[in-house]
Amino acid sequence: MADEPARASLIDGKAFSQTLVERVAAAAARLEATHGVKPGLAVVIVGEDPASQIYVRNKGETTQKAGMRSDTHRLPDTTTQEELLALIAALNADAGIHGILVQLPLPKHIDSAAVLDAIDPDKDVDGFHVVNVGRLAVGLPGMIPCTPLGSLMMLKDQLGDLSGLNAVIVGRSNIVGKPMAQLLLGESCTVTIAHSRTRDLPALCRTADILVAAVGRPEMIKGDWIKPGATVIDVGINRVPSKDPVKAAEGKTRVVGDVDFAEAVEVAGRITPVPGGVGPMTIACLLANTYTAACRSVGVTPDDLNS
Ligand SMILES: Nc1nc2c(c(=O)[nH]1)N[C@@H](CN(C=O)c1ccc(C(=O)N[C@@H](CCC(=O)O)C(=O)O)cc1)CN2
Repeated sequence: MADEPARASLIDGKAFSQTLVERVAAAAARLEATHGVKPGLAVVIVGEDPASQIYVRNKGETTQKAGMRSDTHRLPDTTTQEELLALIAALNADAGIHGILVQLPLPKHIDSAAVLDAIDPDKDVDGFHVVNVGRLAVGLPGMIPCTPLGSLMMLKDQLGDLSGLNAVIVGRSNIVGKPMAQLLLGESCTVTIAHSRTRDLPALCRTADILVAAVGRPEMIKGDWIKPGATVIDVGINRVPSKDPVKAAEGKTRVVGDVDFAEAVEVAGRITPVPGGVGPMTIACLLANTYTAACRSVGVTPDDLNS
C-alpha cells in the first residue's frame, strides 16, 4: 500500500487554554492567600451584537471559574460616549478592579479609540491603549493583546526557540496583525506583514515557516500558499452559510477561519483549527493579563504561567 502523505498535527487551543486557565486560577489563589488581593475584571458591552454577547458571557463565566471577581456592565446601544467614558472613569478609580475590557465592536456613534485610550493603561487588559502599544514596540513590560499573546504561547509550546524563522502575518490590524509582528520580532523572527496591496501574496506566504492568518476573509489562504511543514496559526473567525443547503436556507451558519483548512492540513506541519484554536486562547489570556495587572497593582512579580 502506498504511503499516505503526512497530515499536519493539530494545535489544540481548547486544551491549551484550559491548562492556562487552571494555572491562572492557582496563581490567583496564591496571590489572594499571600497578599489579600482577588484579581477583578470588569467587562463592558454596549449594544446587542449576538456574537459579542456570547464572548462576554464566556469571559464572565471563565473569570468566575478561575476564582476571580467578574463584573459585567451591559449598556444599551443608545448609550452616549460621555456615559461610557463616565463608567470607565469609575472603573479606573475602583481599587477592586484590576482589569477593564470594552468589548469591540462598539456602536458606530462611539469613537472606539477615544474610549480605549480612556482606560488606565495599567488596567488595560486588552493591551489596546496607545501607551501599551508603545511599551510593546520598545520592549517594555505592559499589557499584550490577548489574541497575539495566545498565538505566541502556542507557537513557543510547539516550536520552542523561534529565532531566525521566517514569519509572515497576513493582516495589519491594531488588534492582531501589528502586535503579532512585534511579538515575533521580539522572538528574533524575520517578520513580514502582508495586506491587501501585497504583490504575489501566495508566493510570499510560501516563504513562511510561521504563517499567521488574520485578514478576516473566509478560507482565503489555500493549500498551495503554504510551505510544506510550516506552522499555520489561523486567527480568523468567519461565519459562512451551513454546508447543508436546507440548513443554509434556514439561515444556519458555521464558523471557518481565514485558511482553507481542508487543503492546508495536507501541506502544513502544524495548524490551529477553527473553531478550537486561537479563539479559546483569547479568553484564557485575558484572565492571565488580569492576574498580571493585579500582581503589579501591589508590586508583586507575577508567577510564570507557562509552567
Ligand atoms: N475588547 C475586545 N473585543 C474583541 C476581541 C478582543 O480580544 N477584545 N476579540 C474578538 C472577540 N473575542 C473576544 O472578545 C473572541 C472571539 C472568539 C472566541 C472563540 O473562542 N471562538 C471560538 C468559536 C466561537 C464561535 O463559534 O463563534 C473558537 O475559535 O473556537 C473567543 C473570543 C472581537 N472583539
